[in-house]
Amino acid sequence: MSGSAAGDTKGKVAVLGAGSWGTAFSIVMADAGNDVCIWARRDELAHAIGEGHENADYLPGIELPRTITATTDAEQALAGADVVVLAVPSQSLRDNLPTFLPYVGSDAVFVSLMKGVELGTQKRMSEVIAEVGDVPTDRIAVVSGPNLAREIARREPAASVVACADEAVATTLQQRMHSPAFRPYTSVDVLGCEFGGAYKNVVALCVGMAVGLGFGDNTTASLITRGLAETARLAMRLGANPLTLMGLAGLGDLVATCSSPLSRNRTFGEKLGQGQTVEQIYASTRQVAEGAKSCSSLRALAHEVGVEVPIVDAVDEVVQGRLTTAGLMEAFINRDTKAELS
Ligand SMILES: NC(=O)C1=CN([C@@H]2O[C@H](COP(=O)(O)OP(=O)(O)OC[C@H]3O[C@@H](n4cnc5c(N)ncnc54)[C@H](O)[C@@H]3O)[C@@H](O)[C@H]2O)C=CC1
Ligand SMILES: O=C(CO)COP(=O)(O)O
Repeated sequence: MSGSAAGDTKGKVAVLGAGSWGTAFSIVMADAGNDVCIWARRDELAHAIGEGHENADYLPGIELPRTITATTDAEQALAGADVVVLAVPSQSLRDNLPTFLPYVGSDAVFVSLMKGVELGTQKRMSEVIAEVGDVPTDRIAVVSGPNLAREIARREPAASVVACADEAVATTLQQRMHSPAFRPYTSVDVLGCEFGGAYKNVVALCVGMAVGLGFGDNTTASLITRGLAETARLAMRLGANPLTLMGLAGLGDLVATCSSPLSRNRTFGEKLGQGQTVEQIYASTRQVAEGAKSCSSLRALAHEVGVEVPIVDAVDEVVQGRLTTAGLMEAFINRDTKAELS
């Protein structure tokens, strides 16, 4: 993977997944001086991105840089790419990888943008890439932080974290993605970043439920704070650096997602709080709310390692239809009392 030289093309990046974040992150990479090719599933979307320079399905009204091309052909998207960005829904990654892997260069670095944990295996996305692709960890990075796609696409200033077990790889990627509006920090705590990203989606679902029920800022701040405590408890048990959870990929993303009406997870929760069913919500949107699936995998993982996760437990119960949103709030208040820092 090549680094940067000011003014030069930095190299080719393949972005696999043409949804909101895949497209917004393509803008970041193009603005930073990379040639970007997006892989989309549908011809009409690839054409709209490559020829019309707009992804009206996911980011309507945003004009895309001319250096972004698009295709439905994985071989074409990946030819010559030294950075391979994965931006499909987490639960579809395992099924999608075999389409891509034959065309990935042997030195290319994978960058996961995905914020979910696989159902059934409880694996993080970097673990799925390592397992299915037989890829060493020094070729797998994750990007995670307070990065709502629409704001990034509008080039509103934001920071993020690029994490890789190999710090030199993280630093090279940092140079590849540093753009006028996007400031990446490096980290070697891949696990902490991935947990921060997946967990905040579940907390945002819970906060959305509170908003949908008509509750205000005291309730949401209480849920955000206890959500962060819960995230840190589980992630630290699994080996994360606690400071990662206090950083951009933890607290930063948690605050952005739980506060923003742009968040699909918060919106999903809000609709549940207003009385819609999970089925009605799925039928009303094409976009992914990762927390609605990851609540079950995070719950299973927490139970495997014996960590108490009341918010994840309760959100999963609501999503499975076994608890009402009002019941969730009641359960939250009526849990056994304890010390805050226990
Ligand atoms: N949208 C955002 O603001 C951010 C999203 N993320 C994460 O990025 C990942 C991708 O999310 P978005 O781009 O936002 O989702 P999206 O819902 O906007 O788009 C998902 C994309 O994946 C495609 N897709 C759906 N099912 C598929 C399947 N079975 N196989 C292959 N492709 C499929 C869709 O056609 C679409 O192009 C998620 O893990 C999300 O949590 C991370 C940071 C910000
Ligand atoms: O991850 C995100 C912001 O960092 C986007 O959150 P949603 O998937 O809830 O929209």
